[in-house]
Amino acid sequence: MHIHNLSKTPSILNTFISELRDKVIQKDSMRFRRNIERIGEVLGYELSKSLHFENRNIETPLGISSTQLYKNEIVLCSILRAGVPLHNGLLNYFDAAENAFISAYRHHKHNPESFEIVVEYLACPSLEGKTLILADPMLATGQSMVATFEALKPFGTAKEVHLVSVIGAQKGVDFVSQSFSSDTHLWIADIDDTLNDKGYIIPGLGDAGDLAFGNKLQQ
Ligand SMILES: O=P(O)(O)OC[C@H]1O[C@H](OP(=O)(O)OP(=O)(O)O)[C@H](O)[C@@H]1O
Ligand SMILES: O=c1cc[nH]c(=O)[nH]1
Ligand SMILES: [Mg+2]
Repeated sequence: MHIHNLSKTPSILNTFISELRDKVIQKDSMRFRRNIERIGEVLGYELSKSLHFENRNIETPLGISSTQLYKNEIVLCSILRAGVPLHNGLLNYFDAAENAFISAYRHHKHNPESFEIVVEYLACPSLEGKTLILADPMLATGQSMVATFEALKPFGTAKEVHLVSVIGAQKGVDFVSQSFSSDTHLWIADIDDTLNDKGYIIPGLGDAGDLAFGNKLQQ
């Protein structure tokens, strides 16, 4: 897997990430969602450099401008709920993309430490020969990414796969590296060292879905 950890090069992205992490600033849910969206825009811009380009002539009112435009057919898929603001950020840039949504949540069957990933809702166009961008802001154990990719398989084989995430735990990054093919790209804003026994990223930022959209009752 090609891992692009954008925090390795300090940039304005660090400002957005630190606001997501900051326990006071993150309480402003509108700013929290907007920061995830802004990070989606930055990650989308970086990802765009790896797309395939072709020469195109654009007619201006005064002449012809020759340029290179990407030719990939993009399907943007995000994992509900926390994926929604990241999806919006990516879609701001890849505005011609087709869209897919999939739900994945942790179901704690026996105790808070053990869970399985339940995939329920899935709406997806054909993926055959297309460029799939699979987005989820948190890559903790990596199980949601792997389970959703598995659930997308009946929709066709994408030619290229890009995973987009905001904060990952090293363990989850290692898990997706082993589970996806070696030509998959991971675009991630930062990677933390630790995962606690409840599967939360440490230091991380807390629960991204709750911070973006409010607490939910456990079912
Ligand atoms: O890498 P994993 O260990 O699978 O964990 C990551 C998942 O956990 C979070 O979702 P959550 O279950 O909290 O659902 P939510 O988006 O509805 O809050 C997050 O948005 C990812 O989907
Ligand atoms: O740290 C984590 C792990 C999973 N999901 C989150 O929202 N945060
Ligand atoms: Mg959550």
